[in-house]
Amino acid sequence: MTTAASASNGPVGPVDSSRVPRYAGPATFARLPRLDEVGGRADVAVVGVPFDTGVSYRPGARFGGNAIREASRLLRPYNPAQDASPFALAQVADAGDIAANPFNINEAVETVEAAADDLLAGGARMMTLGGDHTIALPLLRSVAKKHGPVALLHFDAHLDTWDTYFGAEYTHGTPFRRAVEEGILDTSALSHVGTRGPLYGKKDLDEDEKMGFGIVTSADVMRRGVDEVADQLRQRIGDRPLYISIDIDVLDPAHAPGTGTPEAGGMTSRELLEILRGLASCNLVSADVVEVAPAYDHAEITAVAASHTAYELTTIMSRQIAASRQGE
Ligand SMILES: N=C(N)NCCCC(=O)O
Ligand SMILES: [Zn+2]
Ligand SMILES: [Zn+2]
Repeated sequence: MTTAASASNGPVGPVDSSRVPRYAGPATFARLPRLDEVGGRADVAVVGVPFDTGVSYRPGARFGGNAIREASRLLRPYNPAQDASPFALAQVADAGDIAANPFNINEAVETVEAAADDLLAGGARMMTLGGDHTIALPLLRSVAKKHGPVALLHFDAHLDTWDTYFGAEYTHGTPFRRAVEEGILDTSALSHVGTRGPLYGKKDLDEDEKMGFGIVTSADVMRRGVDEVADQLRQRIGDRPLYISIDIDVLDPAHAPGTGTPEAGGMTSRELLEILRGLASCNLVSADVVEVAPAYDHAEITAVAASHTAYELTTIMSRQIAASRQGE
């Protein structure tokens, strides 16, 4: 089996789909090389976290990362929306999965943090494929160790700033409250995008606002339009180091049925991708796409949307890496 096609001196890119059918061979993200095939060094490491012990409703996001990898076989190397070939600008590689204990959330959270520390220490930015949203907490911890408190854009139907579920502190509904408590977020630049749906009470919103979050609801996106929303978010973030966390349930269930806690009235995949492209100038240090649960998916609708989402995020990171190299 032909593996990654190598360009002399440049990054090792994806398997060439004009020579090896794109449905053949192992499913790394975008058919990119594995991290060990590029000497263990990457500018952007795509990593899976097959973990879903933190969910409050339907399980299955532990299979999300591999579903996204499968759907990503169809991605092509040039991204016209950002006028960039992300896999030629920087070394992007698939770092495989973090093996988190499914029977012990606290241990799993520690494992994810330690694995993220290793990848970031090697100089990579992380593009993480979840997994449920619990994993954003250890990923943010690790990123904050490197960059200090980071700006956060959180695309989600839900706030995920609740306190506990059944007394548990680490769940998929609570990562961002923990992160604020731990001082790892820059509370002058926090925003939820795509929020909607029923809450437990008005105090959910009051507490969320006190933590420093701004909210752009999915109805706001519809009314204001993607350009205005992206402009507003860009202004709020400025040049701070930015982490983007994308719960795929930010999309309407018509665009992402394969998820654990679906809510009606969500964004389209086109809106999500366009807002991300509008953030291309931000200093994106790492990102995640979480909550893809393929058992509830149809025709890979959700996994395709998630693979394109990760592709836009990867493109932003690759462009910035190339630009900062030029500036050196
Ligand atoms: N992070 C996600 N997807 N969902 C959080 C929902 C928490 C709840 O069931 O109230
Ligand atoms: Zn959600
Ligand atoms: Zn979430």
